[in-house]
Amino acid sequence: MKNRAIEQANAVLYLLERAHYQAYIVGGAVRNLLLDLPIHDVDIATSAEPDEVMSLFQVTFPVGIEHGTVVVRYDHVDYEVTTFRSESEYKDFRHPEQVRFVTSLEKDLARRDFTVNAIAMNREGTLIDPYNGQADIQRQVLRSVGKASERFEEDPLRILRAARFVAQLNFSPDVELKQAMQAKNFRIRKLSVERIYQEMTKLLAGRWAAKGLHLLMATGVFSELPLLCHQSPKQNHEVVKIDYRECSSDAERWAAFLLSLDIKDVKAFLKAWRFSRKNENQVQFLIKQFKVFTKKEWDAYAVYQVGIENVRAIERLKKAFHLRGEGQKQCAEAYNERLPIHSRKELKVNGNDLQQWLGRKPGPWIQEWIIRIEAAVVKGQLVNDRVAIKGWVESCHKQKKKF
Ligand SMILES: Nc1ccn([C@@H]2O[C@H](COP(=O)(O)OP(=O)(O)OP(=O)(O)O)[C@@H](O)[C@H]2O)c(=O)n1
Repeated sequence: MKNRAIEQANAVLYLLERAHYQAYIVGGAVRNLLLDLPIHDVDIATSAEPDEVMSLFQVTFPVGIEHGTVVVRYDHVDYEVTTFRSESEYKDFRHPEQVRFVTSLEKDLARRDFTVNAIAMNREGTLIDPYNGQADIQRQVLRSVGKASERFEEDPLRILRAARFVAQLNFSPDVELKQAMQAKNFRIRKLSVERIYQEMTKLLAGRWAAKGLHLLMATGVFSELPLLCHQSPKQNHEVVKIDYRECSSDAERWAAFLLSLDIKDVKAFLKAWRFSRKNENQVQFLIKQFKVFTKKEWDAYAVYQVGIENVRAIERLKKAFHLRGEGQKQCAEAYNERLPIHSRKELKVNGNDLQQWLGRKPGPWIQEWIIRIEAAVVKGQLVNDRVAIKGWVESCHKQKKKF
């Protein structure tokens, strides 16, 4: 199995081994390699302790040294290198309270969440798989390492991670895992909103998002999510009907999610879930425009005002809701192509011109005139040409024309 990211990481394993430490590639990289999925980052587990790792490599960052993790930058790539550890208690469910370094890889693998994430690979490509993760990959089954309820007690984020892996990998949870999700669903109240948001964002981006959401509902986890406990089960069920694959950004997926739940106070939801200001604005904008343009058709001015990128996003959202066909999108694209201007900056006149022509002092009236001119140009009632616009402005002014 040749893979460039793994080959590059093997150079780091080699340097650790040369210094007489054990070193393995672990976690998501091995899982994705076996599933033939893209590898984003490679995590390494080693018998070397953090200070030993730091002395071996030139560029290191002690990002999680208290948990035994050092980021090693090697050949322009960053690796999380973590000392073999076993942990039991998770303080505030964010980080393990008692990190104990251990000498064996097997003990390190025993602390991991799911069997598919508990496979290690050495530099020769030999897999160390004490929990039969490969067999679970074959069967497409998500199973915990050891007792699921204990794994969830240690870190309730794993409850959401389970649904996220179902959404990303199209796996099914085994009976014990599903039962433990149900039994421990209330534990997710202890998680920080930021962690929940991150995990749910990954879930919604999964190819089988609806399957992951379905699992959250079937196990009662969904209504434990922040601000979702008062939703009616019928309304909740709408979220699984959405085809999130039609969406092409996190903002679109979140907009689809919130629209399907018919959340009344979207702003309060976005604030409580700690969306960044940028994402908050984008999601709110999409929700607002989606509601308008499922009732109204596109015209040139609407396309101009919303912007073609957002028009496309709204049309994707409509598809996610199984609404209307390609027609509306094609109309909007045609309007966009014919638009005489695509932004106010392209107008051939500005505020100074208006002041001169009308002999007036600056004030809010300038903005009002610019909007009128812009609308007339976009709607094709006026040519974007200084002389034409001047004539139009003067004649409107003379007639004291109200707009
Ligand atoms: N709550 C958690 C988080 C992580 N892990 C272990 O740490 C590894 C790395 O975690 P992380 O990078 O968060 O996730 P990945 O499984 O690598 O998946 P992805 O990178 O796709 O998020 C996991 O594979 C798993 O073995 C765990 O046991 N419990």
